[in-house]
Parts: sequence; structure tokens; C-alpha cells
Amino acid sequence: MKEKMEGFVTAVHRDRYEVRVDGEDFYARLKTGVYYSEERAEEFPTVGDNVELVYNPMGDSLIVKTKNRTSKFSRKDPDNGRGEQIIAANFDYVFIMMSLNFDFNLKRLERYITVSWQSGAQPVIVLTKADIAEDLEQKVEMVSRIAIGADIHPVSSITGEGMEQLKKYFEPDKTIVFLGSSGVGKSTLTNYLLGEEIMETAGIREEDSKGHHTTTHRQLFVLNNGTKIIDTPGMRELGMWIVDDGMEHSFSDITNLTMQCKYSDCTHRGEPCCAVASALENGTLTYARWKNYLKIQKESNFQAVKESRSKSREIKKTNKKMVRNSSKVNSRKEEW
Ligand SMILES: Nc1nc2c(ncn2[C@@H]2O[C@H](COP(=O)(O)OP(=O)(O)OP(=O)(O)O)[C@@H](O)[C@H]2O)c(=O)[nH]1
Ligand SMILES: [Zn+2]
Repeated sequence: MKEKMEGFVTAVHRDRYEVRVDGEDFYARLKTGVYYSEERAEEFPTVGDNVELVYNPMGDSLIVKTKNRTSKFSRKDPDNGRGEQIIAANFDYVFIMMSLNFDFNLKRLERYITVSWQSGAQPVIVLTKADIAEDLEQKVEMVSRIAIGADIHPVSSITGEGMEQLKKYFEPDKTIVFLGSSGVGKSTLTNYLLGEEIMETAGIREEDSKGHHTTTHRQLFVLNNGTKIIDTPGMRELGMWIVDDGMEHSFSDITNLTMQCKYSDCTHRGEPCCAVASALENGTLTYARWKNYLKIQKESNFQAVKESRSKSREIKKTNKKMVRNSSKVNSRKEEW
């Protein structure tokens, strides 16, 4: 008898998945007929995905369905037929972790915030190593100017500062994904919270005793209270993120300004009555933020142009007229 089960993916290996079903872990593989058939509709599962699988008592179970996602991090992947690689799925909060010492970088933070809004989850800014921060207040103030709509928590895993406020995110049934450079203190923070025995997992203890980082093997772990944490190495590479819609959130101050320009097609390059120019002049918008906005936007436009090009190639085969229109749109975008 084939038994169908539902679970979520806790780790992705080369061609094998770890799936947790009712607190028990199973190894599983993709069912070829579903995932590799010509007309397949199933998305490859990633860490955090809810999947259906058919239990196999003799070996690896078979994943037969990837359920719809509530949120996702995706990266451009030219090698993948879909042009997109999903790195994590179904999380509620993105802990954007940045240390308050040498790792502190507002430009990168603006990027992190953008990809977080894009993901569909709520960004939470966690500024680590508050104990060794210079100019703490000043830095928090700088962050608050760019982190529109996100809570900011300066914390220290050494002194415990700020930890109390973080606990509210660690609720049963919530999933938190960690986003941040190597060395910002993700493992230390997790262990700190574990040490307080709010939550712990066997998986973590196991790896700690070997002296390994908690992040080397398990990519999703479940705390005792039911909170899920996703910490995958894939989250560390920031390049090639898909950011299009996220910009409206993360740069909502600039989006609002551009709507106040006199001309609706203002390019903000010297037209009269340009709200962006005035804001730059009176200092309500910094040049650094404006430049970073343009840079991120340019990258995402570039991607949009590339995508519509490859789409138009597909269409070309069947409909030449549509291609003409689509290349018109492309050339307008490129002029920008
Ligand atoms: N002073 C201070 N040092 C910290 C704090 N948190 C972490 N560290 C130190 O920063 C270093 C890196 O911490 P990790 O927790 O390993 O960083 P990580 O983000 O997990 O790094 P990866 O696993 O490589 O992604 C270690 O030497 C920690 O002791 C903190 O709050 N204050
Ligand atoms: Zn303008």
C-alpha cells in the first residue's frame, strides 16, 4: 500500500531531500514522472517547502507535490530552465542580521531590505554585537532612516542586550529565516537563545558537540516550542537576487518623491520642479541612498529586459507581430 504523507523540507542535498513529517525525518527523492516530465508543472522543492510524499518503507520516499508558497527568496539562475532558483520558502520573518562593527554597511542593508520585502515576508533588522559597537545610537539612527516599515533591534549575545525583544518573533508555527554575512553572529545568537532554554533541538546539540557550525548541515531546524529557523548557505550570496517589487517598499520614500515631480515622465536629471532634485538639495534624501536606488533599479531593469528578450524569442516562433511590439518596449527600457 502506498501511503501519502505531508511534510516540509528541512535540507536539500544534491539529489536528495530531508523531509520532516509529524516530527520524524525522512529521506526523499523527486518523483521523476512529476518533476521531470515535459509538461511538468511542479516546482522543485526548496528548504521550507511543504510537500506531499509517498512513503517508501524500503528506502527514500518519493516527493510528488510542492505546495504553494506563502513567501520565497529567489535568485536569478541562467542555468535553470526557469531562470530562477528558489533558496528558501514559507517563512514569516526575515532576520536581516548585520553586525554593528566592521560589517556595518548601509548600502548592503538597503539591498537586504529590498529582497526581504520582495520575498513576501516581514523584515526585522537585527543589529548584532552591540557590546562592541562604536557610535551605537548614531548607527541605529542611520538604519532607522533607511529601514522604513521594519523593526530594528540592537542586540548582543555577550551581554544579552535586546534579546528579550527578539523573543516575540519566536512563536510556534512561525518561521524565521536568517539573512546576513558570515560572521555576523547568527550561530551565536541561536545558541544564546537556546541556552536560555526557550527552545532547543537535538540537531543543534549534535553538531555543536563536534565543534561544527550549526549551519553546515541542517538548513532548517525546529525549536522545541515549534518555531522554525532557516539558515542556509545560499542566503549568504547576495548577487543576482530578484528585487523588482521589493523596491517599492524598501525605497517607498523615493517612490513617493517621484510621484511629486511636475512631469509624470520626469527622469530626475535636471527637469524643472523635480521633487527628487529638491530632496537631494535640502538633504531629506541623501545622495548615497539615491545612488544605491538607481544601482539596484538598473540591475533589476536589466534583468527585466533580458527576460522579455528571451520571452520574445519564444513568441517569435509563432507570432511575429507580437515580437515587434515587445522589442519596442525593450528599446524604451534600454534608453532609460
Ligand atoms: N562581541 C561580540 N561578539 C560576537 C557576538 N555574537 C557573535 N560574536 C562573535 O562573532 C564571531 C562569529 O559569530 P558566529 O555566530 O559564528 O557567526 P555566524 O553568522 O553564525 O557565521 P557563519 O556561521 O559563518 O555564517 C564569533 O567569534 C562570535 O564569538 C556578540 O554579540 N558580541
Ligand atoms: Zn523628478
